[in-house]
Amino acid sequence: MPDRTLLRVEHLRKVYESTTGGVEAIGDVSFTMAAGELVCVVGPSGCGKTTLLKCLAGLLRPTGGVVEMDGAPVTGPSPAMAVVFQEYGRSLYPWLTVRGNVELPLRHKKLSRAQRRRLVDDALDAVGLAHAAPSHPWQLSGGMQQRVAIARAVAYQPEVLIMDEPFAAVDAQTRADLEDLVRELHASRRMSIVFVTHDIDESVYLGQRVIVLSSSPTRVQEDLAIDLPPERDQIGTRALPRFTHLRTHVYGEIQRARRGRAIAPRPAP
Ligand SMILES: Nc1ncnc2c1ncn2[C@@H]1O[C@H](COP(=O)(O)OP(=O)(O)OP(=O)(O)O)[C@@H](O)[C@H]1O
Repeated sequence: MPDRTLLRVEHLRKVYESTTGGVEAIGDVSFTMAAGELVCVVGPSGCGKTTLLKCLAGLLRPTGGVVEMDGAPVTGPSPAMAVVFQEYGRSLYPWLTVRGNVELPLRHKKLSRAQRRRLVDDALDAVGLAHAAPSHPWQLSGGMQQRVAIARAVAYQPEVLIMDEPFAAVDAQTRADLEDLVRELHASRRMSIVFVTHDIDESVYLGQRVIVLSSSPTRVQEDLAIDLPPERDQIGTRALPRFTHLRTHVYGEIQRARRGRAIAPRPAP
């Protein structure tokens, strides 16, 4: 039986109004996502990726169209979603310990202290930071701080985890480790993940699908199934001819989008 549709985006449009006129950040974007999928979103700089994520998470009200979670319209910040941003430094509270940071959003849920403790322990364990629970964020490396932000989202048990360029600010080795952590969380917990990235290779390595957005007025230029084996590793997968083929294809699509020749469909690779 096919997985149920978890997220449905239909004819989404977002115009930012300002005193100098409107900026159409999203023109007309539609796609669906099944429960348990890992979908990456790429596109030219400024094409509206962050705006799209904010609309998905209910942090921004669309100008037109709908976002639905499990068949119900998203009209405000939804407890079914957790967001991890690039700026981990600003998303963690320096005066709280790692445990305190991970536990904080759980205080809004009706849980006993023992349940909260179990969820926090489990999430810290999942990201390899059980030993750091009593530390403060400023005592940790950038990569570890981003793991804390991910642990916080995992402990919250969202229906969808939304990630906006979460690894843009860490070094290459840490980034590779965090990519594998995301794949591991997806595989072992069947988490549904929407992952925005600038990095074409990262999108192909991580995703089951890569959605390529056009430049403004933003639409879905391509929705590409990534037919790489589900067991992926940083060396072997990236060395596959199919990986090179897919990343070259996505790169070409983004170049086409940047030149403004979006949308005209091309055959799948
Ligand atoms: N609050 C705002 N008010 C007015 N315009 C905005 C606002 N936020 C974003 N924009 C504009 O909307 C468009 C899309 O911005 P957005 O940040 O969503 O793109 P992006 O694809 O995430 O960018 P990048 O690739 O640089 O991270 C841009 O033209 C941007 O200048």
